[in-house]
Amino acid sequence: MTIYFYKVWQPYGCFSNFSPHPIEIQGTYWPTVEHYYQAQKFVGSEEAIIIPSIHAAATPEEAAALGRCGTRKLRYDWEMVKTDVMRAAVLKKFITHTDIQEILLVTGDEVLVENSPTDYFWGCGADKTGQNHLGKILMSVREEIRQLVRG
Ligand SMILES: Nc1c(N[C@@H]2O[C@H](COP(=O)(O)O)[C@@H](O)[C@H]2O)[nH]c(=O)[nH]c1=O
Repeated sequence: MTIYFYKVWQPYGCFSNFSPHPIEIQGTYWPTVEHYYQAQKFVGSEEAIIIPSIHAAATPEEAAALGRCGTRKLRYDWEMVKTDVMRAAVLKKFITHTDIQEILLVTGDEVLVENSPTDYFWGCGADKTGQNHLGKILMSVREEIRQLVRG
């Protein structure tokens, strides 16, 4: 049966990028995957000055609001790299935190879907026709960790 997730406080909330699981990437600790992902939008761009504020945001919602601010110019290659950026962060999250790694592995081969009513790229959108890239990343991370665990 397909597993739907979205908000942190709902079932499988640990699959949300807003869940409170810090990750370390290239020597920097980020409070959530969402903090890291939003900050990467500005790496090398003329708006890079915003990155410390995103890093210091008190909540992932605040980090997302800063990163989504429509007037700021994103790095030129963002559309090309965003899926790889997200995958690296999600992989790091589930390698670092073995309690939620177990929850991910126990889902077996079930299809995972981010049930966002608004996001048709990362989630499935209101009518379930979205591309579900976050769900796809979680399933591919699940497979990669399974291989690692098997050795
Ligand atoms: N989980 C979750 C959301 N979904 C997340 O939003 C991110 C996409 O951001 P952007 O590329 O800026 O549109 C991505 O991490 C996706 O999983 N959005 C929310 O407002 N609240 C939430 O609880």
